[in-house]
Amino acid sequence: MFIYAMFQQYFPYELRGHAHKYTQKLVTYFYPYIQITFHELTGEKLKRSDAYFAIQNYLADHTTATAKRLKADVVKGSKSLVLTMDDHEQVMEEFQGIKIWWSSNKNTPKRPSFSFYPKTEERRYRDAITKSYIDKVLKDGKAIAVRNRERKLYTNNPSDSWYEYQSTKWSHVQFEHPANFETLAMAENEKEAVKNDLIKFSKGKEYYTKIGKPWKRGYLLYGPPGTGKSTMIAAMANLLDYDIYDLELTTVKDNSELRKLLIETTSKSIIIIEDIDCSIDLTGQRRKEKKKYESSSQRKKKKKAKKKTTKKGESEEEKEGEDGNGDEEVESEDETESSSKVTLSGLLNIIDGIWSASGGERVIIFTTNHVEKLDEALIRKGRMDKHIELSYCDFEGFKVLAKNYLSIETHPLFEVVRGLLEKTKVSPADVAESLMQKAVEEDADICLNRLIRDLESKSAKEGEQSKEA
Ligand SMILES: Nc1ncnc2c1ncn2[C@@H]1O[C@H](COP(=O)(O)OP(=O)(O)OP(=O)(O)O)[C@@H](O)[C@H]1O
Repeated sequence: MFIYAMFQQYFPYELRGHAHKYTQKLVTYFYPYIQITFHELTGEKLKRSDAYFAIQNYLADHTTATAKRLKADVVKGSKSLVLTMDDHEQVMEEFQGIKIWWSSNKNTPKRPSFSFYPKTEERRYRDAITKSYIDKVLKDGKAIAVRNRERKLYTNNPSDSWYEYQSTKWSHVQFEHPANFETLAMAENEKEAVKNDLIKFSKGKEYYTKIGKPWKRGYLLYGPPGTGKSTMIAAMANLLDYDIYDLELTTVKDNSELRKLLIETTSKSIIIIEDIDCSIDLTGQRRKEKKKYESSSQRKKKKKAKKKTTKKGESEEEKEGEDGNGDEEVESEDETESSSKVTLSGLLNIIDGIWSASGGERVIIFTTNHVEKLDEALIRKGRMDKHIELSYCDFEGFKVLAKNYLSIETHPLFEVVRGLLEKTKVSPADVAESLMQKAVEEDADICLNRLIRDLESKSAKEGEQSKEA
């Protein structure tokens, strides 16, 4: 790949109107130009390097023909979004008064690269291309790649179906969830705060480098079922243009498998562990509860089985009883109970360790319906940077849903709904279900009346329950 930089002063723009043959002749023999190779431009020899792909994206975006083929390639299902320029295909543009002419040739052109330009002047132009111009091209090229790429939703496969010779740890489908922050029923100021936090994070590469911290951010989304935790994650992925890795911890056998899975995740991704409290026996508290309810015969049986295994297991078990509630305890306890379990400390070490080393931007999200069950070590600030509560539907949330589902912003029945929402705990999912048009002839009146009926019956039930209590 070559880039020819021609100087505006000597090669007026109008000349481009001339026949191609003639122009080429002029360029070659009479006009000062410099020829820069890919290596000089990017400092890289490897053709299929990141810089190479960024340049290809940039050029693809600048030629309709290439862009068309790029599209065709994507439609055909090719994995690569990048298409190399054809031999002799050219892209021209102007940068700081320098006419730049990209061309792709398999072989180095036979004609020599020479210029009649004074050496110092030539250096100045060459510097403009190899510094400012290429920086812009690489930056734009990377942004174009992000814009064009097909986003993916990954789920982890059980390790029995992993094969060494190919990447089979994750399966993916195209991620096409339509959720966005505008259609999310949540207090406006909270939505803005989450959006700003995400945007600040995604633009924070230099900041994270400066403060010496890995470029990652952890969110804990908590709230009752149907309050929009999954919807918010989809909205986050759409806002950032990230892939999603939906990590099902219950199928991960141990910490080492978890490590292998997480190492394969790519940059610009959101890793989700949903219902963290149910996915795995993570908290010291819960484990103690479990022990309390074990019958004495069950405990004896377990002890016998452990004695048969190793001496090490036995001593760990004894230590367990004396110890406090720290991470260490959690791991050793898990390991003695079963050697094929992901532990809390394992999970935390991987989050802190691997990602710190891998450099790319990553968001990790835990969701739970029971925040009170989670271990302090998991949710402390620094690990989970932001805790976001998604709650029952209030009037503000209802208005968003009414706009989404019925395309209305006001209605005489809104005040009735407001009154009912103030005394009833109902999830946005339930409100959405009542508001959804079930038949073509259903209008806003019908749907709002159905919601009112549903809210009244829910409120009556809650009243009865509290009387009984
Ligand atoms: N806050 C919300 N804004 C808009 N729609 C919502 C909201 N909450 C729920 N919904 C609607 O309800 C459906 C279910 O919500 P969602 O799966 O996001 O809830 P969740 O909190 O993740 O539930 P769970 O804890 O059961 O997984 C969504 O598909 C969406 O249509």
